[in-house]
Parts: sequence; C-alpha cells; structure tokens
Amino acid sequence: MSTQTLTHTDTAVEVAGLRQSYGEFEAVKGIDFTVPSGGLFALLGTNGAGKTTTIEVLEGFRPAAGGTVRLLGLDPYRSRKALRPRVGIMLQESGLIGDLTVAETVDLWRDLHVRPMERVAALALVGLTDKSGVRVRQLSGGQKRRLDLALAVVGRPEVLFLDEPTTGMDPEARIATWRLIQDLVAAGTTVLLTTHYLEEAERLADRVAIMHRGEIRIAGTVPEVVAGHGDRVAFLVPAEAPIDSLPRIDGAAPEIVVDDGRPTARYTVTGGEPDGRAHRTVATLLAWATSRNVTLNRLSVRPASLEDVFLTIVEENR
Ligand SMILES: Nc1ncnc2c1ncn2[C@@H]1O[C@H](COP(=O)(O)OP(=O)(O)OP(=O)(O)O)[C@@H](O)[C@H]1O
Repeated sequence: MSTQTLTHTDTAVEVAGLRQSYGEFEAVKGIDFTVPSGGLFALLGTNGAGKTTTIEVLEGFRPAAGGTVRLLGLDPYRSRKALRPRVGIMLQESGLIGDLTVAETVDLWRDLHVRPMERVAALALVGLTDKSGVRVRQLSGGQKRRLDLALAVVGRPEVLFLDEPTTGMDPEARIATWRLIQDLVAAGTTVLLTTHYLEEAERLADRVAIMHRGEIRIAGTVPEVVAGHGDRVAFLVPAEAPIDSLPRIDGAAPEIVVDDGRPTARYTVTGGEPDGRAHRTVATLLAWATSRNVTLNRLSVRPASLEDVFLTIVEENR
C-alpha cells in the first residue's frame, strides 16, 4: 500500500483541535478541518456558532487558545507579517473611509502589495468601473460589499477569506460575485467562505462544515452531507382536505410549511432513493387523493438540501 504525505503546498488551511474562549465562555470547542490548495471550503452555522472566531484565528487576529492552526504551512498569528501579502480578507464589517473616492481607496490598497492588479482591472472584476470617482460614503450597501471584495483580491492573494460576502447584494450582483469567486478558484486561489445563504455554499463549495455551539456537527462534500437525510415529497394541501385529514405515512404525519402563502404538506422519506420508498410514498398519497377525489397540486420529490440538514441539526440540538 502506498502512502502519500500532504505537504504544506497541498494543504492551504489546517485546523486541528482548535479551541477558543472568551473568559469562561467556550466559543470554539475543539474543531478540525483542512482546505486543500485551490479548494473552496464553506463554514456554515447558526448565529453565534463560532465561525467568525475561527476565521479570526486563521486570519492571525488572535492566537489559538488550544489546538493547532496553519495557514500556508505557517502559524497565522506568529507569521502575520509574512502571510499578509499572500492572504486576502473580506470582513463582515468593512473599514472603508467614507471621504475617499473608490479609485483612491483601491490605490491605497494597491500600495500595500508587491504585484497588485491594475485599478481598472480590480474595479471591472466587481462591476464598479463607473463608480471610480464616487466617494465611498455615497455607495449603496451592496456596492460597498463589492468594493470590499475588490480590495480583498487586488493583491492577487493565494488564500481568500470571505465572511458573508454577498450580504446586501442584489441578485444580479450576487450571481456576478459567485462567478468571480468561481473564476478565482479556477485560477488556483484557495477560498474560505462563511455564509448564511446555503444556496451559495451549495453552488460554490467543494466541501462544507456546519457549526453549532462551537462544534462542527457535520462536514464533507454537499452530496456527502445531505446523504442519509432522505428525500422530501411535498404538495399543496388540497382545499377540500384540511390539514388534520392528511394521511400518515409509516406512522408519521406530514410537516406543514407555508409556501407562497399556501400550506404545503411535506413528508420526509428516510432511506432515500435506492430502496424505492419515495415511489411508495407518492403511490400511497395518490391512492389517498384518488379515493377522496382531491388533486395534489405541485406534487414534487426532491433530495434533502443543505438547508434541510441545517434545520435538522438545529432542531436536534435545541
Ligand atoms: N469579544 C467577545 N467577547 C465575548 N463573547 C464573544 C466575543 N466575540 C464573540 N463572542 C461570543 O462567541 C460566540 C461565537 O461568536 P462568533 O462571532 O464566532 O459566531 P458566528 O458563528 O460568527 O456568528 P454569526 O453567524 O452570528 O456571525 C457567540 O456566542 C458570541 O456571543
């Protein structure tokens, strides 16, 4: 059997047994993950789960209280100076200076780097070319996020930290940002992303981890994370069949979720695709509907999503 040892060039981010406390409160309780070079890892979780605390240790803002953390093979706290030109950071709250123009802001950041992008190239990447002469304080919230992103990438970083990068962006800007992130990853940049938009993680990430109360509860590729969480069979509750008359399947009543203002009945089919349980669930529902002469509108079967897994984890750990 051959063994392969990962070198520091293979692994951009290594976190092993990381612990972090604020006084008596343990915000991060011993977590492990790695991000290979050129990978995109999404750290997801509930409010207060410990994501920002984790990222701040990786960014070198504070030392790890326990465990080990390596960024490009180096201790991010001790080697802050060496790492700074190799790392791009987009924080949740930007420290932009309102009086400067967009162009002046980009030039200020360019001066901090050895081989920065041209200003016009950085602004074109984020769709702010026509805002070059505008003062930062006059930008909208979403435009400020785009400027933050331009500043994070202007130094051509090897590793990019994106903390909720698309919050406040309109759908068009969000999709353009996703494309930019995908292009950066395709060009070899390693990205560590936190986001509350699970669809964003589903689209972009090679691997995800879901944190809750300081621990990673589940991690892997999106298909690995959703595997074992079954399929969802759903339909609009027929007006003729009130909620309490809906059938139980395998002893379970449906969950009722409101979709577009209309109640939708949702059955979770554990066991998933291979054993045909989704098929049997649909057949049972159709037989029930036919016998009552009601129609199951918008009847659908879909695999569990990251959001389903996320909500299950929160529910189980209430
Ligand atoms: N400076 C601090 N002093 C005391 N407690 C803190 C401090 N910073 C964070 N915490 C606490 O540590 C926990 C983790 O916070 P953190 O900001 O890392 O969570 P998060 O996962 O990034 O949350 P969110 O999704 O809401 O941004 C929270 O309970 C928070 O209240």
